[in-house]
Amino acid sequence: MQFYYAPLEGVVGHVYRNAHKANFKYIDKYFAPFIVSDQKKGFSTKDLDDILLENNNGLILVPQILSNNASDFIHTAQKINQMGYSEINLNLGCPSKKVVSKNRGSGFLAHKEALNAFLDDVYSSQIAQHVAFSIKTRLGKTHPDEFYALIEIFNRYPVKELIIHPRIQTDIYHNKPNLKVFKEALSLSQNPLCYNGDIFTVSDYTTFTNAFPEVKAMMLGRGLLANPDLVNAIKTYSKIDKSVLKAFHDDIYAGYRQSLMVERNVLSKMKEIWYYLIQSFTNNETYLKVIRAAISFVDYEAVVERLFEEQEIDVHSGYSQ
Ligand SMILES: Cc1cc2nc3c(=O)[nH]c(=O)nc-3n(C[C@H](O)[C@H](O)[C@H](O)COP(=O)(O)O)c2cc1C
Repeated sequence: MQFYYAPLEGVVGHVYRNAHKANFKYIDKYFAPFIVSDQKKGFSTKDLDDILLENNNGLILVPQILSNNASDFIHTAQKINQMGYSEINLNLGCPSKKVVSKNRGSGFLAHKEALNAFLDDVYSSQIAQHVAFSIKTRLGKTHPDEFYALIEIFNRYPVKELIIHPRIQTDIYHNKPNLKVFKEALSLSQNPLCYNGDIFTVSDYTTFTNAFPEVKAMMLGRGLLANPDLVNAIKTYSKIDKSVLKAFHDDIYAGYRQSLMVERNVLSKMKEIWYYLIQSFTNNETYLKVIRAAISFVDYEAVVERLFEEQEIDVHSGYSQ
């Protein structure tokens, strides 16, 4: 199985990725959060910083573009290619209202003719000779049956990999991934498939691979945020080492202190990470409240020290909603 770290906008930027790569093994590829293609505005400094090769110390990174405009997409893809990337992912999965209302992300799935024309332009453009395009998609916007028309469209193009999160836009992250339609996708797709969705524990992984032994690639998001060593646990049944988790935390914290500097901004980033990471610890509830209430580095460091000293890794940990 190939394991990919999912794109997680606002949480997993280059500081987090580098810390992850330095402390944990077995991620075959990291996907960067989406960049909105816009020829006029170009890249924001934040977007550019996140994918600069020198900010991603030797890890394999796939930048992602959010777009419904082929000419903007091609322009952005050219710039990303010039930065040294030869694989780019198209985001057809984002369910957020702001994105969907502009017919982007999973909103684009409802406009099948336009989507086909977009892919036609992209795959027949000059840049497609230099860059392999993969696609991250949901099953549809309002009904999972939309997928049958979508897969016919995707099959017309040499998609490097079709990453399927088998929910529809209106699910956001509610309900369960639709494994019935995913199973059909496996026989219908002419392109390689990757599965994404709700693999939070070793047991989730085992159940999934027993049902789908033919799947060769899997993308993990929230499961890795809660247990950054999840892939090692899957491969070797080992429990995360508390000292390694501490080193990982310290790397992220030092990275944000260096890049963001302003106390409030650094703490807000760390609080976002703890929303998930706290689930690796026993008796974690009171600590999360104190972490969230921290308004200075001193308060923050004190509670984190206490957490690592007083609590153990929860062997049953895994992301839970
Ligand atoms: C906070 C957050 C940010 C996300 N940002 C992106 C993004 O930038 N691009 C994208 O394709 N998906 C994004 N996703 C979706 C994830 O990549 C992934 O598809 C989703 O979390 C389901 O996988 P999981 O069940 O393993 O978490 C985001 C999800 C979350 C929770």
